[in-house]
Amino acid sequence: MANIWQLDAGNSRIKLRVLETGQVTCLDTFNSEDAFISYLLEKAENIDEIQLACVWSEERKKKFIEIINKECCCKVRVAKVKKEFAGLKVAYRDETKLGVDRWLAMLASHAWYPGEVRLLVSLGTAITVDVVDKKGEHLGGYIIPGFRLLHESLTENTGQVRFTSNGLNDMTLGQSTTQAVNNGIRRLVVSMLKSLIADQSLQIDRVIFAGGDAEYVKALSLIDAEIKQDLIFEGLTLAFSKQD
Ligand SMILES: Nc1ncnc2c1ncn2[C@@H]1O[C@H](COP(=O)(O)OP(=O)(O)O)[C@@H](O)[C@H]1O
Ligand SMILES: CC(C)(COP(=O)(O)O)[C@@H](O)C(=O)NCCC(=O)O
Repeated sequence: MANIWQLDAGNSRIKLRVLETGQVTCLDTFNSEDAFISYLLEKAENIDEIQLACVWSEERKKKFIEIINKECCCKVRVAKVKKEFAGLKVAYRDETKLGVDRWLAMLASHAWYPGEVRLLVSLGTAITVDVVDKKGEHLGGYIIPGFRLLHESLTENTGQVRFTSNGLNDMTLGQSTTQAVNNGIRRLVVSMLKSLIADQSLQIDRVIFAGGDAEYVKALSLIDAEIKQDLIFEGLTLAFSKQD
């Protein structure tokens, strides 16, 4: 069976999962295309297929694929959102506008937990939430800036809000700028998640976290969520087991 490289190209980092004869043999993270390409060059001859989930601009994605094609003669398959696929129906009228990372995560969750209302929370560069109902209908979601962007937006747009990030789990009223910013941002994110979980019109059965800040937010909020960092990779496997 084939040696497959699955890539989740997010706005901060590229995540890699390698499947050899269907078994996961490597998980890695790269901070840039260059770092990934250097790694690829060492291993290129052993790869049969690359499966890509990418939320970059079309131009950046095209360049990345061109480099991969130059360095590696394997097949490159790029995941694309489908309005209805494997029992999952996307809420967006124009499904091409939905992030493929969100779609793949929903696809995996639908295969794992059919018949449950799921709240999927990706805590990456952006924080995305998506709700999928028991029948596989995507009800919609939210996109807000992630922790790093929330901090940066204050630094970049104010003259006096100067602070350092701290990884504490304090959400009490701040008594310094650093506390006010850090505790406020934590409270903002946690409040949004708790309000969704408490929303009686949704009747959420299961909460799933993923992304770079997943562990942090789980510890901070004590929300009963499971962390599934392989959602997008599993989504790729499902998408390409049925899609061309
Ligand atoms: N080692 C790390 N490198 C980069 N970001 C990290 C790291 N650890 C935690 N983070 C947090 O995770 C976020 C990126 O998460 P990630 O899931 O990789 O994002 P994306 O899928 O958008 O590339 C950052 O904004 C930051 O808040
Ligand atoms: C919202 C996102 C930026 C999240 O990406 P990430 O933070 O994981 O890098 C990505 O899913 C995206 O570009 N979505 C397109 C817009 C949409 O989903 O409506």
